[in-house]
Amino acid sequence: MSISNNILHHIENFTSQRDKELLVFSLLKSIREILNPIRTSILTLNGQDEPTSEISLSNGDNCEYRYQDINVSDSMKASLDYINTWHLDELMKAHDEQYTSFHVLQQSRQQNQYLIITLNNKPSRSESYIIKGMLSIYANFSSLLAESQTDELTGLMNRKTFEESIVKLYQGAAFEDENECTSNWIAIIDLDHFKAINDSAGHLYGDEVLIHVSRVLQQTFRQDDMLFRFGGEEFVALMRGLTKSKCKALLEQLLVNVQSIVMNDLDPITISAGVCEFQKDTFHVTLMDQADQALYHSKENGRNQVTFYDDIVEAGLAKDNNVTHGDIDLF
Ligand SMILES: Nc1nc2c(ncn2[C@@H]2O[C@H](COP(=O)(O)OP(=O)(O)OP(=O)(O)O)[C@@H](O)[C@H]2O)c(=O)[nH]1
Repeated sequence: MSISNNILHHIENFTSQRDKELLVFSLLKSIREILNPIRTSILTLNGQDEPTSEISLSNGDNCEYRYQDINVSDSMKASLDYINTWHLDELMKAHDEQYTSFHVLQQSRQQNQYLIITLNNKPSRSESYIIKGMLSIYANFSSLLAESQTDELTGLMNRKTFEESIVKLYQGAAFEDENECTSNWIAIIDLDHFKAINDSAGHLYGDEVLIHVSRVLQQTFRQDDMLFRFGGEEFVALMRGLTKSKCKALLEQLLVNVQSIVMNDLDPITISAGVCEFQKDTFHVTLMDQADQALYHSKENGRNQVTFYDDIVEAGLAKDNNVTHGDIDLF
């Protein structure tokens, strides 16, 4: 294939992706085909410069996703610090007859993301030029994709993205529990008496409340918890690798943080939550129904509280809801 056809092929591949992870995979794969690197990865650091994820591609087509125990060597850290100090877009380092190039993919107060490519040979000028072009296309396309996945009012991920994400959790390793003592959790979080807020203060003021609550959700949950606006005043959180008591503590902290939102002339805002454990062998519609039953319990018992589905099962208050994969069409 000629170079121009090859590039067109990569661009075609990028722009056919409708999923952020597949877009990242497509970028890593394109780079591998163009540069034949030893290793290529995308490293994400949170606002405190702690690594939160690493997606890497070495041999074969298997992408490795890491959310814990991510190794950032001192020399890598020094290179990233140098990039940030001098506001560079990229940096090339030679070491032990290898070349490592660092490229900034995203920089914000909440997170920094870098593409890191390790090569045996220094890339030629034309190869560097092609990679630069690829990264521009990637950046443009990923911001378009992010827009389509985001709820306009709150900036959280939207319901469509929730549906895509939860289906993916069944297929991929991204939500695989690495520790026997911890689990993954789904929480439905719903504002209490929100209709009364709308009725008394107006719909625009209600929107303002939704924006404040979304901010508190983002501040309270951990960097790699996934947050969605599910519908009007309903949010969903997907949490990875927590014991039940830690999950409970996180949600109880959320109750406190939401109550401390100050809005003129409004009584303290409260939320109710229902939580269930994510289990790969249980259909997601069943899981959502479990979380919903737990939420209903929170609402019926005075609101401003968190209920776990397994607790209402133990108390004999849950309905049997086991929907099988054959009963409902997958979106
Ligand atoms: N301002 C605003 N209101 C919305 C939006 N989406 C849904 N709502 C309103 O949210 C309210 C939800 O009311 P209900 O389902 O009765 O729930 P609630 O009043 O919170 O009562 P409980 O959930 O039982 O505590 C309705 O008044 C909707 O019109 C939105 O985007 N903005």
